[in-house]
Amino acid sequence: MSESSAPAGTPRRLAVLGVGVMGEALLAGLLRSGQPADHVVVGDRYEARAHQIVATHGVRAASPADAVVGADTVVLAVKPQDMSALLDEIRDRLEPGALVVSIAAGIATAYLEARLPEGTPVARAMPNTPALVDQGMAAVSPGTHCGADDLAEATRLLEGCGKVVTVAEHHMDAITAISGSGPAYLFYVVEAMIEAGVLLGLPRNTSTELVVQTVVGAATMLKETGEHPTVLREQVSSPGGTTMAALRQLDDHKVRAAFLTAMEAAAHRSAELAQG
Ligand SMILES: NC(=O)C1=CN([C@@H]2O[C@H](COP(=O)(O)OP(=O)(O)OC[C@H]3O[C@@H](n4cnc5c(N)ncnc54)[C@H](O)[C@@H]3O)[C@@H](O)[C@H]2O)C=CC1
Ligand SMILES: O=C(O)[C@@H]1CCC=N1
Repeated sequence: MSESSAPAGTPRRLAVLGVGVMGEALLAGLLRSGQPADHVVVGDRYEARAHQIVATHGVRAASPADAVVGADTVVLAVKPQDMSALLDEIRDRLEPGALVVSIAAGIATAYLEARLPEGTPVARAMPNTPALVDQGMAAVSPGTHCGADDLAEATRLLEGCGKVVTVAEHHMDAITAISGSGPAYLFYVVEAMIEAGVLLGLPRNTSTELVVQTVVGAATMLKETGEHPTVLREQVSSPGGTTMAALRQLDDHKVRAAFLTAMEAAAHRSAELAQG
């Protein structure tokens, strides 16, 4: 357990630095799962944003350098490009042994450890935006000084809004490409299907309703039946029918290959972000 940890049973004091889309999603999930608002301080470069978060969630706001004072756990939720400046701001103000959890794409635990006091427990996490509706999928990797209790705390943070897996850090670029960026690919497919409905003459709102419920239904089948997607796809594909006519076009247009190339590009970009 970190030196700065609260005694057992006492809520941990938390600082969330960078309260944009993901910082707020994690914060909201934690509050919903019982983290007391009076044990949370947020810090954001844009004061107006910090004040908006205070008004919405009832937490306190401070500059990042002040927010980390007294914090047992510090969540870093700024863009990778802003990480170096943020670490400079907080390095000398962190409590000894405070756990630092970064959710920034591409930023390795070694990068964080090199810029924080020697021995700081660090965890790297990759959540995704469905955390906003408690359906997040996150992965977490411990750094060099992150003990079992620290990892359990990082996991607790992320479990507030969805599922969490622990992974070796060398998988993080792939995970960023799959589940981190994944919701965007699915929204892109949904957009394309809605457009197709409009092309076929459906009113836009009808097309949207049909596509959204079809995606929800298909996702629920995947989760609840536990069947492989190939089996579920085959159930829809009647011999000589409409579905096969469409799937043949997707194969002819190399859509499967495009998905593989796209996710390779995302993983490469995650690795590039590590270079700064
Ligand atoms: N949006 C997504 O789907 C996901 C994002 N991430 C990661 O989460 C991190 C944040 O992403 P978003 O929330 O989408 O970005 P965002 O742009 O919505 O939020 C970032 C926030 O950080 C603040 N900020 C910038 N520099 C700061 C500093 N020095 N001190 C304090 N606050 C500062 C900005 O004012 C902004 O409010 C990124 O590193 C990204 O890689 C991870 C998983 C999914
Ligand atoms: O696009 C990005 O870089 C971030 C990381 C994963 C999802 N959004």
